[in-house]
Amino acid sequence: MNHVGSSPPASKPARSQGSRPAAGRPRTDVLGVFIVEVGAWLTMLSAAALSFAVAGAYGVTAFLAPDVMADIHTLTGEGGFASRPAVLLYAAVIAAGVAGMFVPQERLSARVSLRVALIAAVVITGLALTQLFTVSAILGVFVGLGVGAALAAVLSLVAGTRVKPWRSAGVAAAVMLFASYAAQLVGGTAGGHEALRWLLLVGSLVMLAGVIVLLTQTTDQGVGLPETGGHVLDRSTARPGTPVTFAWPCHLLFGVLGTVGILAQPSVADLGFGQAGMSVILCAVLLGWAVGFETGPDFAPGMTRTRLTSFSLIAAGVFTVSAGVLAELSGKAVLSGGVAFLVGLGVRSQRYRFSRRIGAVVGMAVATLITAVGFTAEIPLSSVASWNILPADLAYVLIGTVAFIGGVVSLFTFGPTGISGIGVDVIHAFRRPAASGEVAAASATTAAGAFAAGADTPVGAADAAEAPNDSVAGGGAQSLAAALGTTPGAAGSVGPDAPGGLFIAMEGGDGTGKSTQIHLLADALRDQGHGEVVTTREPGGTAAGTLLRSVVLDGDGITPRAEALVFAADRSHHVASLVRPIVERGGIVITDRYIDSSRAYQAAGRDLGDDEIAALSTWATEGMRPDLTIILDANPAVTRQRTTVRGDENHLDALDNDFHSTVRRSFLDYAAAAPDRYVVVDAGHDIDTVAADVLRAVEQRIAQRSAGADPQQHAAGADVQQHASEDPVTVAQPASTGPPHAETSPEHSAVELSDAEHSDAEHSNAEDSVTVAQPTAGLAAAASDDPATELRPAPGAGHTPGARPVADDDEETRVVRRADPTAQQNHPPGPQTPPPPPVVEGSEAPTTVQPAVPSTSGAGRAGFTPSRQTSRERLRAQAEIERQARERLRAQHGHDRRGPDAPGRR
Ligand SMILES: Nc1ncnc2c1ncn2[C@@H]1O[C@H](COP(=O)(O)OP(=O)(O)O)[C@@H](O)[C@H]1O
Ligand SMILES: Cc1cn([C@H]2C[C@H](O)[C@@H](COP(=O)(O)OP(=O)(O)O)O2)c(=O)[nH]c1=O
Repeated sequence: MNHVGSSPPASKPARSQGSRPAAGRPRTDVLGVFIVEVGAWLTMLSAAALSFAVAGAYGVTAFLAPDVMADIHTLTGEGGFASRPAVLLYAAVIAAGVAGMFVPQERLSARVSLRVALIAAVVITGLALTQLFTVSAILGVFVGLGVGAALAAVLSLVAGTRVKPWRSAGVAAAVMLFASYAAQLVGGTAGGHEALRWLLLVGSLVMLAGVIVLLTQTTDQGVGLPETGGHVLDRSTARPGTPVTFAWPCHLLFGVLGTVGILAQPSVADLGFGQAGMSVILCAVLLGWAVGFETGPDFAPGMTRTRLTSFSLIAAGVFTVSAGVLAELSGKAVLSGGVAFLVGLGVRSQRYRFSRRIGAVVGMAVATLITAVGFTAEIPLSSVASWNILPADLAYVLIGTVAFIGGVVSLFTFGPTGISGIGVDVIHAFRRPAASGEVAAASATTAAGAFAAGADTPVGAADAAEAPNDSVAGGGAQSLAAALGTTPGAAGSVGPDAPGGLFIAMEGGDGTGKSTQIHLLADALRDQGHGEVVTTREPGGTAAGTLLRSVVLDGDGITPRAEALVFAADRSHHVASLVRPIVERGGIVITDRYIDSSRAYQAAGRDLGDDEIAALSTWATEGMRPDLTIILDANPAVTRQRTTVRGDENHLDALDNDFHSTVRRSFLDYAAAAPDRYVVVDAGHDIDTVAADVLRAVEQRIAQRSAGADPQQHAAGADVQQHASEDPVTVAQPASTGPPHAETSPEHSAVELSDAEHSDAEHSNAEDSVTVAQPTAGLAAAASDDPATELRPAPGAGHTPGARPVADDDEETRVVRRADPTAQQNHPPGPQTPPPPPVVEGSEAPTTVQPAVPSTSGAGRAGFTPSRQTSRERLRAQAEIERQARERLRAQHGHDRRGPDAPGRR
């Protein structure tokens, strides 16, 4: 397994995991794909419209002379046009074409794909030529099948082509509009139908040409196929979206889009507008969708995204009903375009964890069925006016009503906040949420600065409180950059590659799923638009590390101390050559194991001193600590099964259950000791559930920063958080942020995303807590029960809340005060006067090293490490750490002469 992989640069769209082409596929040019898509849309639309017309006028099986086309319009206008077979055939052609989109892409090899596409394009062209001489409804279905096959084949070559289908569909609809209007100008209203046969032929030829382009531009080199689609969530100046597991309002929205799309043909036929009318509505729909989708990220920037989706659904419902009531072409077109705009807006607000095709296809199917019923009625409105309900109108009205009701329901139920905070959402809907970046930037300087920023910016910290979940979600690039506070107030201009990145460590026992999860997490973050996302591992994240890895893991292993040193050596090189440079230039690094593994395996599992192990790694990494450590926690019995199935056990994997239980307990203890920097995820669930929890934890971490409450500044953990929570700016309390039931509930915590998260309280407090992860009662108790992990506030800790530059943090963590038992006596613990720190600060920081260097900037604060030092001081402090670490190791070595077989080595 290769753990080191960097995402493409920000300019290139990120590729989703599912659509990644298999290695060895030939390179193709997207132009060919685009031409094929345009041809396919033109072919499918004209074939569907032709089948509609022929089946409605002459029946499903009729093969007619081409000159009867002119009669069709007459039949439509004068009666005798059967809408049921017409609609069914029309839907059948589209269904046959769309079916190709459901063919799993990865199944086809490039060579087979292109051959299938070529054959399909030739067959379609043949069928289109046939239609020039004998028009038929049923032939259209075969055309649809061919289009589906060709599309499936071609789309399997290039990822992302379906991301923005309105582009190719829009070109096709525009050609259709132009051609059918021209035909109607020349040949009267019936001329539109005449144009269909020619459009079908043109479409199939364009498609054939596209396939030929693909064939000629295929080479055998490279696997990095370009995408034609932009990344779906690559920018946003609005508040971030909420990760929702079941985006049912989005399905409904796409259902409505499918409805207005498919009803274009029958409704213009019902109203006798002529064939060009269908293209007018279609163009309006595609245009509306494009505009909605593109403006979605920036639209109503102060509104929570789930709310925007709900409002979009309500408005789409109203527009759809209105389109059914209005018997006038331009009005229908405008309303249909409006519906599509709302769909684009509403779905773009949410994460793409759902299939757009499913909603659209179900919407089309339902609309078709309703229309096929052929219901007509006349409802008198007044003595002079009546509402003539035609079959398509009924579909508009019924589906629109369902959408409206769904929208209202979703206002109350969709998204973690439900109805709460709606007032703020509505009032601040069109105000930009610049505050998150500003608060973060301001708070990086002083608490007072942060306070001022928060007070001035109601749509930031205050909104975070009102609608925590959307803030928590951290919608991609902006939130990370804003979170880091590196570009004050420039929320809109902050990109994924803003300086200062994120360092995430994935920890846990063997087989808990770390490798699996870091790849899923990396893909998810890339999908959100984060530019550089690198996955790596320890040991063996670098070339030198690979050698060190084999030293320590291959064979029967080495002595425990040598093992600890080699792991530290690997880590040192890993951080200096890979992790730190990437994080410093704004990337995200996710490492499979870090210092806590050494503490758990070498210190806890092997009875080496935790202090020494931690000091060694702190020295080795120059104090580089993760912004977030995710502990994947699972029963060793379960993980043992997984590693056995995986079949590449090393000598550590093979150690007994006691060892693995100790390791597991250690990880949990570390998390309990610093709940602000750890998240424990229950890894006993299925992969997707664990992945969702992991992603949520990372998003919460990003959002914590963006809200200006950087827990990294709260050095001493839970108690300090308690103090920090009194700060109105740095901490948006869950009490004020979530639904009433979620208020500071001790059972739910951002620390533990396990069973509680998967209970029926789906939108638990863990999701609701915006900026500060409250310690659970259990974890807090565990922390205080365990003297080794007892948490005390460091005097002065939390004085500089908010985002912090990575370098500053490094300085702080490099030099951490040792526990001083005498000091503790001098300052007995008590609620008012918490004792000085007995050191424990989390995983990497609990070094016992005391710097002998006098501090300048922090001199006035006894027991608190200066956050800024001159470089000379830093060097001296570091040298002192190094010296003490060596001394301790030497001293320890004198006492501990146990060999590999001694009792300490299990
Ligand atoms: N949540 C899960 N449920 C079931 N099997 C899993 C889960 N996560 C991972 N696995 C499987 O367990 C094995 C070990 O996973 P891996 O990611 O390699 O673990 P680690 O890196 O923590 O040792 C793999 O075969 C993987 O497919
Ligand atoms: C990073 C690190 C790993 N280890 C151990 C834990 C694992 O058993 C082994 C790494 O093996 P690896 O196969 O990479 O881990 P996993 O089985 O989780 O995929 O090294 C330490 O003992 N100390 C450390 O500091």
